Amino acid sequence: MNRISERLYQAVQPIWEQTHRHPFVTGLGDGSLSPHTFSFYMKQDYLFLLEYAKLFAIASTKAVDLETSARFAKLQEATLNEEMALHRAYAERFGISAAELEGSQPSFVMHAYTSYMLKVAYQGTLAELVSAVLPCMWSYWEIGKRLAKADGALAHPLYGEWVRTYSSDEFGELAQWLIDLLDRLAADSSEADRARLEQHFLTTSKMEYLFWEMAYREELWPIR
Ligand SMILES: Cc1ncc(C[n+]2csc(CCO)c2C)c(N)n1
Repeated sequence: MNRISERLYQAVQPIWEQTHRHPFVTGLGDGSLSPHTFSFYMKQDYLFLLEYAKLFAIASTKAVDLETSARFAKLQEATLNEEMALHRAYAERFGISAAELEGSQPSFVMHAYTSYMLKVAYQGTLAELVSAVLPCMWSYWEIGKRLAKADGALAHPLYGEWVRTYSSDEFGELAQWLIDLLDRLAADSSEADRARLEQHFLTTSKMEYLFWEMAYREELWPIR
């Protein structure tokens, strides 16, 4: 099969390499990241996940077969009740309540990134939706695997859990399922359709980078 994922992976390498070198990401690995900056990230990520979960719901309605539709429905449930619970537990350690998390002021980048994905989800095909949401999963898996190799990263008292979550086999299987799904959905696509999928993938890979940058700078909006 002609795997579009291989083409997408090649296309985003320059962006993903910059992401691996970003001080927020390297700081998670070597423990040098400030806890205040991490808690800023957690608050924005909580808002991000609330929107991201909606993408799974839309994907579930766009899927044709039972297995795919059910898997997306389950993912929505798991994001809201498991992944976000992990954030709530993390936040508690920083003295941030669940209400404070949900009431955080959305940053420009969080807003722009989720709005872009939601637009693609509402207007595009299921393949377009998956191509837009995939960098979120795939790049986290790549980051998790790389950080897991750094000395002491997995055992770090504050950031170890983050590294363990995203380098886990369980998370890898989820990312791989989404990669394989996109390959199947795009198997018979025209070049014009493939180019559109690549454009979404590139755009949200850049948004992922900008999300790290926003968190690192603790920047809500670039203008007041
Ligand atoms: C900015 C940002 N990008 C990616 C992820 C990772 N992520 C988002 S949803 C999801 C799976 C849901 O169960 C995963 C792994 C994140 N947390 N925050």
